[in-house]
Amino acid sequence: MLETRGLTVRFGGHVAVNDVSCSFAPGTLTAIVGPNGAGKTTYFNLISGQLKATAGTVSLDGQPLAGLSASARTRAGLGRAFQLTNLFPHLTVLENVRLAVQATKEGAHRRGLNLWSIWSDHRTLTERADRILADVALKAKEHATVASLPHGDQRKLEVALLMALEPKVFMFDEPTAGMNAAEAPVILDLIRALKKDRSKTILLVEHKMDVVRELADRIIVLHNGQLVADGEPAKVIASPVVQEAYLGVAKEKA
Ligand SMILES: Nc1ncnc2c1ncn2[C@@H]1O[C@H](COP(=O)(O)OP(=O)(O)OP(=O)(O)O)[C@@H](O)[C@H]1O
Repeated sequence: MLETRGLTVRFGGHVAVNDVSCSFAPGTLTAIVGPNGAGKTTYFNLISGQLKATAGTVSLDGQPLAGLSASARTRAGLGRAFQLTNLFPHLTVLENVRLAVQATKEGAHRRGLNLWSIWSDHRTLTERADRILADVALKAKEHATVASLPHGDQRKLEVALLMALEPKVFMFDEPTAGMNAAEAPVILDLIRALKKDRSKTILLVEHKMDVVRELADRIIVLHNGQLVADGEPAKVIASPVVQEAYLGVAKEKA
């Protein structure tokens, strides 16, 4: 279980995330919605460790994450898809995924120079990387360098790296942003496939309400940094606070 308690960050006089307490259970995809500037990405940054909180706590399965760097939080099981920053542009697609798979395997080097073990490790890594590339529909491009890929394929590769790390929590911040109509469904299919694994917690910041409606088991709404609604999607979308604050329905019309 991922939990934030009283999570708060101030930038000067502005409270971008204000006292947000929320728990995210495995087997649930929670969409985080709210108007521009509501604090969604900042909330993600506080959870993943890109930003230090002014107050409050983040914990995963009871382990406090407060003192941990972003990379230590990744090792603890928080997986965040980052836009392109984790990719090695001059390596091939397969090499990128193999490195990510390798990063999750502990201590292969400690077994010493055992050629059989090195060879079988290599084979296992390649097989796992192959499976992931098939899942994200990039197998045909495995020998292309990342720098030569179109934007949509680079975004798919980010998800592949995230899958390779086998996190407990998947965090997606507008995963289809900048993708064309042909590319977006591949990413959405991947998220659908991830949802089938009931041991995973998935957080999704998303502006597209059709995507939210289809994928979310639960919606939380941030507005001016505060958690203003939380619950089952149909109810949250229909609630007056969302109709007014997020969907821009005028009070007199509602
Ligand atoms: N590093 C920072 N320094 C100062 N202000 C910041 C910083 N990061 C975010 N903010 C401010 O905090 C508020 C929340 O921003 P945030 O990007 O989290 O909103 P958002 O809900 O993700 O918006 P969008 O939907 O447009 O991406 C905004 O007013 C933003 O200008």
